Amino acid sequence: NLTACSSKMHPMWQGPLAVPGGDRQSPIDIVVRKSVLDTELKPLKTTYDPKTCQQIWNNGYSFLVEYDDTTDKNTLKGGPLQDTFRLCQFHFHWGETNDWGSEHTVDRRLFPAELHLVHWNADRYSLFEEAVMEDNGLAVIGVFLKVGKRHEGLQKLVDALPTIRHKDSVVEFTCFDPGCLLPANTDDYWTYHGSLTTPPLTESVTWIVMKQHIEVSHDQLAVFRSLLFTSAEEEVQKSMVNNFRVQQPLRGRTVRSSFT
Ligand SMILES: NS(=O)(=O)c1ccc(NC(=O)NCCCCO)cc1
Ligand SMILES: [Zn+2]
Repeated sequence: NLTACSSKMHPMWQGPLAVPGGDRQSPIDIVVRKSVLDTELKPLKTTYDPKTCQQIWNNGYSFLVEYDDTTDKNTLKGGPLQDTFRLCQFHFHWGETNDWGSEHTVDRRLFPAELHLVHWNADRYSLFEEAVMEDNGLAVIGVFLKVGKRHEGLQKLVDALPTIRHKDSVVEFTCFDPGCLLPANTDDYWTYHGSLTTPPLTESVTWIVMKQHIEVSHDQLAVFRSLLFTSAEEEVQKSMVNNFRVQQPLRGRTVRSSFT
């Protein structure tokens, strides 16, 4: 496996190299031996209702599965969080080969892809758009993907991808339980304060990165790569691959772990 220094990045993903005043940017390399055990960290509590799944769409960066976040049907509590957060969407980042694709790394180890479950603080704000600007506005669960056995729960999502190949295509997508994408063990995680990894790169995210990965098949991941960055009208079609941001400086931040 290549280390995280591989320069094969889609240029747009470098984003602005330095966000003005950005000292808590994401993603980062998680140096395991430098993470600090925090015994106050609680187990994560997730409650998701598959019936609140609404649509899946290609936003030109990734594909998003969006949920109705107007009620407290899909919540994330516990872990490092003081408040109740609501799931608004999940999406992935991946590479053009299985050698790289994740945004976070663990001791420089790259994974072929990474899942992000995006939640906003519904105790303090009334909309995602408000929360995205605030220090403790968002909580994103990161889950690494490894290539191995087929993920049965993922297949329904994989089967929908060819219908949203181009940027801005949307299809109705219902009855999907995002909980099926979490690893068996959600008690072991790293957590740190960071940012969105795509514009607006706002520093409003409590990151919760799972230690245990999930497995998907080579073929399932290949379907991710059949998506396009470009809209149907554009003459030159570009494969949606390498949609990850380069690692950002830690700037003195501490990564806490919920386990030894
Ligand atoms: N990769 S990441 O850090 O998890 C991430 C998550 C959300 C966003 N932005 C986002 O969801 N914007 C959507 C705004 C409309 C809300 O419905 C950007 C990056
Ligand atoms: Zn993401």
